[in-house]
Amino acid sequence: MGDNCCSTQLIDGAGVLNVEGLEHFVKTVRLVECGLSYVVVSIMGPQSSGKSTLLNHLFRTNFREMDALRGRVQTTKGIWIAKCLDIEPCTIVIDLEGTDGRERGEDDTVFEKQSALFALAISDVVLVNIWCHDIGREHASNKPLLRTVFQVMLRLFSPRKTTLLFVIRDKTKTPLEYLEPILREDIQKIWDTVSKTQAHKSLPLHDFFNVEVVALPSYEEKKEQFKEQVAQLRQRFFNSVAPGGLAGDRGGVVPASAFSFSVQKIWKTIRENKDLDLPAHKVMVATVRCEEIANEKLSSLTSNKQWLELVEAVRSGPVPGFGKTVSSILDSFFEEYDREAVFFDEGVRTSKRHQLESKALHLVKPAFQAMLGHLRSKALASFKIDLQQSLKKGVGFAVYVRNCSQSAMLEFDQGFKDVSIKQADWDSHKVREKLSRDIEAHISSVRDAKLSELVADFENRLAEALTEPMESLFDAAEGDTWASIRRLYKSETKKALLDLSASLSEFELDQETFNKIMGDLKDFSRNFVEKKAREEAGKVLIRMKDRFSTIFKYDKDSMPRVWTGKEDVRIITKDARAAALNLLSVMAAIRLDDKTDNIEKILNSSLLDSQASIEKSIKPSADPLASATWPEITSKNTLISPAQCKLIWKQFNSEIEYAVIQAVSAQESHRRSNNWLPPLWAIAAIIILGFDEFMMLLRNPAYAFLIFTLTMTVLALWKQLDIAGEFRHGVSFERVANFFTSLNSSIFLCCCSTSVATREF
Ligand SMILES: Nc1nc2c(ncn2[C@@H]2O[C@H](COP(=O)(O)OP(=O)(O)OP(=O)(O)O)[C@@H](O)[C@H]2O)c(=O)[nH]1
Repeated sequence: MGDNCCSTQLIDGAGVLNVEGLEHFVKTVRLVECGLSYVVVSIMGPQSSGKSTLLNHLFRTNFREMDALRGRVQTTKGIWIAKCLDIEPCTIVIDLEGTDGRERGEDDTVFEKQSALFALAISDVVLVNIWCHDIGREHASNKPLLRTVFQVMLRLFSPRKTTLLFVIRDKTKTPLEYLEPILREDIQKIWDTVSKTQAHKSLPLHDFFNVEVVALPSYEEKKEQFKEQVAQLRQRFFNSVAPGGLAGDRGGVVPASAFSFSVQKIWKTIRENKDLDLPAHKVMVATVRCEEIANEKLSSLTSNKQWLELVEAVRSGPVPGFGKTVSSILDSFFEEYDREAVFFDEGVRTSKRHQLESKALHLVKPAFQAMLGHLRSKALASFKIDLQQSLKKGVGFAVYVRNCSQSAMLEFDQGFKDVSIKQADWDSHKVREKLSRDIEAHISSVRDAKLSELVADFENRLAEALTEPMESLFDAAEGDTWASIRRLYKSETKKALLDLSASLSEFELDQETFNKIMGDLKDFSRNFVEKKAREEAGKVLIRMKDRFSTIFKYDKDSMPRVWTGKEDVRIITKDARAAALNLLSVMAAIRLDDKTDNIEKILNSSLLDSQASIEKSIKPSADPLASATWPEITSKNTLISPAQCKLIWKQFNSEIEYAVIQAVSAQESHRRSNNWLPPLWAIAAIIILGFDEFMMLLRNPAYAFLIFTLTMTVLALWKQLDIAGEFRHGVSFERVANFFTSLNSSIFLCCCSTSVATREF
């Protein structure tokens, strides 16, 4: 009988729980698979009252029974556990050491109480074995036992409702109908006499127990009847958890998967003599077990092959259908948890599920974020390519940017749908914002590059438009030079600004940026003009010398001057110097602001008029050029300071001096070369010595007429041909040819006139 019941000693005589044996028992009888569908039945009663015999017959277990021949000695030590055979639902039987045993003695009642409490805490049905002849007796052996049961029951804080099935052994001829009221009266009396706390005082017995009574004939004397009635009693254990069944009223059942843990904890608490709060214990068991299940599921997820492959794939790039795959993996683990934790306290189960979900999602999150990262990079790359291609199409920067941004964000959003995990409420707003910022940064860098390119182009065009006209204006620097430069600067700047404004429209810039770019171009234009003026001011000495040379060496018709002595070198020099000084005054300051100044006057009065004063020996007043700035001209607008002007003027004068000296010498030498008459003393000698020859000519009219005619002819030729003038300009082949042509015609005319004169004479 009962080899498969897996009878195991659960707690030994010393009160030590056999954890290994219990684990083995639970595993062998596959208790975990039962969920809540199992019943625990225990038996109490005096020692050697046939408890093991009853259990073995009732449940087909194989607990050790006393050998009848050895007498009534204790056979069951400690607490034993076994599984009933062929009873559904799964029924676990606990056989307790008999009470009131001689072996333990009076002092050892502690173990009795502890085992009684243990049986009440874990059992749905408690069989109480009593001898029939003890019913109604004042000193019956079952009374201390019942007192113990009730006392320990009151120690249970919010106990579960337990069925107490009194099994009357060795029933007599007295029918059960008579015995049962007496027994119930005995039970009530004991219940009433048990000292209770204030909280339990008014509670009736049936709040704690369902009391059932059954009577069996003596096993030793009426074995067959005993077996027959035990078989009938066995029937009551089928479907015992169904409503109306023996354990139909039970509450606070611990799921079978936590049975082992629960038993260990209960026994530990009892041994430590602490209060046993069963609802709290149930919650504690649920907490521990649900946590164990959740941890087990999490650990399985961590090492799940499909998940690990997915993580690896995500590391190398985007994985299509990521969200669905992860959701399905998580679902499978969460479902497993639900299946295993279904019988535990709902509050605990739900809370632990949330914890499991949270941990699982925490595990999954890095992969999810990596996927978002891939999505972001992909959308950004697409945006960059799209924008680059769009910009090649032509004008319309802002429109292209808008379209490309929208399409990139749409791509990201669609990608996010594929990545999102059903069990998580994660949104993408942070990564989306980052993408948006990245796109903005790229737009900004492309726009800046484009704008720089555009502005540089306008600056180059403006510089080109200003350079040559300015150089030409400074070349011919006159009183109205700055007025012309101002006109040029304003017109070119206005034109450039208009064109730039039209070109900027495609960027749809905000007003501030637009104003800044326009302002920058305006500043560039002004700075360029100022820079150019400064550059040209550096060449002022050369220009002054050129200006001086132009006036000094060329006449009004731009013909080179020949210094014959008739020219007034002083006036020409003065004019040329005045013109050079005028150029210096033009180049001395930047005059873009349309303001008048006295630079020309100061320079003239200081440099030209002071020269005249020195020449006229007038003592000059304080030097207005001994300064670093011009009156009413800012240092920014000063190109050549007064002191610099003075120095330049000095250098200029020293450099033109040579040209003036050369001109004066040229006049001197010209004068000398044109003076062909002999000296006065020679003329006087000629007159005195040639007086006789002169008188002879006067006395002879023919000679006188001949000499007169020849003299007239030579004079006529001299005048006609302007021989003196011709030689003044130098000698050339062309001139010599012209000269002889003129000479021929003159000689012919002279011959004609001479012959006419001779004929008339
Ligand atoms: N009179 C009588 N004796 C019985 C009955 N059932 C069993 N016995 C005998 O009682 C003795 C003790 O039986 P067990 O079944 O070992 O009793 P127990 O209560 O399990 O004993 P412990 O576990 O030691 O407390 C045996 O010799 C049985 O034959 C019964 O119904 N009536």
